[in-house]
Amino acid sequence: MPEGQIVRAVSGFYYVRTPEGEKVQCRARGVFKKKNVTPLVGDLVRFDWTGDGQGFITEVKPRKTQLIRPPIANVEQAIVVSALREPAVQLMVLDRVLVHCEKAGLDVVLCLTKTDLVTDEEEIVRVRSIYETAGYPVVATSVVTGEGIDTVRQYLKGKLSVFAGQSGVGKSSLLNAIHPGFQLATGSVSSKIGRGRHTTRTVEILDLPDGGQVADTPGFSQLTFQGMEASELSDCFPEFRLRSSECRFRGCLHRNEPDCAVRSAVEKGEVDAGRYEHYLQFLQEVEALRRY
Ligand SMILES: Nc1nc2c(ncn2[C@@H]2O[C@H](COP(=O)(O)OP(=O)(O)OP(=O)(O)O)[C@@H](O)[C@H]2O)c(=O)[nH]1
Ligand SMILES: [Zn+2]
Repeated sequence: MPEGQIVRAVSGFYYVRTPEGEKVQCRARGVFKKKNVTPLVGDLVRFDWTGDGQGFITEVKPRKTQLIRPPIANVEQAIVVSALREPAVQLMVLDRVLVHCEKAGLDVVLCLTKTDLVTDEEEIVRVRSIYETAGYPVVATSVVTGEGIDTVRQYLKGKLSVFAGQSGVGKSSLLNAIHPGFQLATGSVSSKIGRGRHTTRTVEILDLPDGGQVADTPGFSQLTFQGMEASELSDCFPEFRLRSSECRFRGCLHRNEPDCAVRSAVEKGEVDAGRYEHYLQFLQEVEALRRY
């Protein structure tokens, strides 16, 4: 039975691309509704031809990952985008996005954009070092000077990625610089609407010329910790995860437990104190959500 990947979904139709590059317009059999499975963009599926470029999806392969908002299956990597200027870096927001990427099980590459607007090189060094120390690859980019664009291109090869980050940080601009063929609208939200950008957003997977794919919609449109456990949260900080087996207590939340390896690393300056502060705030949020 033929197989393929759902690259786009619009009102009950799934566009499935076969390894040979054919695009098949499919519907899903009712059997999925019974099984409570909704096919998602990114899903690898089997289908039956019904002729004339059309078919029926008969099976959805197990997913590697699943994002909820936007709904995409099998994303492997998040390119987390944070501007250095306009808007200024907000480390707490950035850490929040990173936690969500970790929870979804994605590889992360951090892009610090708009370096052309920064005169103080030290700031780039400072932010870069916080996140490299945490264990993330960091790329400084500018679509004006072209800095870092090719490095991001290399990271995108051979994977399905989403771009994540606040509005205006330069996600669409970066994608256009990576592959000018995308021609994504950039600029303020109002000017995007003004230019008649399609208002009903559909998720679509775009192919990169060098291999690799990106979803044309920003990942993680909601950043609450609803449904998260405290222990899960601490595991979403890779530098804590690495050290937690050295804590005296299993399940240590690295708050006031004695002999906590994470706290001791913060004191020694091996774990960034700012990230740790954000963790404590997120932990309070998680606990408050659990209480109600
Ligand atoms: N100077 C400078 N401006 C940039 C750079 N990248 C993006 N911009 C500008 O920043 C603004 C926002 O860029 P977008 O690419 O639309 O940002 P976005 O993250 O896609 O925004 P949303 O679609 O709202 O999520 C635009 O006016 C861009 O021209 C850069 O590297 N340097
Ligand atoms: Zn601990």
